Amino acid sequence: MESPADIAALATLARLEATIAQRRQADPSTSYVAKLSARGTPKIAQKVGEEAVESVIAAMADDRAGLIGESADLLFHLMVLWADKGVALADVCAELDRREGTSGIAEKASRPKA
Ligand SMILES: N=c1c2ncn([C@@H]3O[C@H](COP(=O)(O)OP(=O)(O)OP(=O)(O)O)[C@@H](O)[C@H]3O)c2ncn1[C@@H]1O[C@H](COP(=O)(O)O)[C@@H](O)[C@H]1O
Repeated sequence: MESPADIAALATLARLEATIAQRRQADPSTSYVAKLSARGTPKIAQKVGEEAVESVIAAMADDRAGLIGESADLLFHLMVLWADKGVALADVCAELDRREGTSGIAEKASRPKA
């Protein structure tokens, strides 16, 4: 059973997804989403990589506030990348649901040997 905080967090992601979809069509001179989207998949993907590295650096520095800020940047840019590639938040949640209850250790052990 999800807590009210869990429901609010999911609603935040759903609202951001809708905002990104809407802002992709906006004027790139007034919208970062539109400007970044117009630069194409390689630039969006580069930003995701940069924000992931910045998140790791903040974690390794024990910088909790930095980790929260960089994680927000990472999630935002990842969601811009999903929009660019036609992936929905629900698609990613469905994949997480599919994995629920399967230990990562057991899953890895069940992979066919190369
Ligand atoms: N959550 C965010 C968000 N997080 C970070 N950013 C922007 O992401 C950018 C990242 O900064 P960087 O210095 O890394 O990027 P940069 O200098 O443009 O990149 P480079 O070309 O130098 O690589 C900054 O401009 C941040 O303001 C965001 N921009 C927008 N949103 C959300 O998207 C909505 C729509 O935004 P617009 O499309 O700008 O209206 C906003 O209302 C917010 O809800």
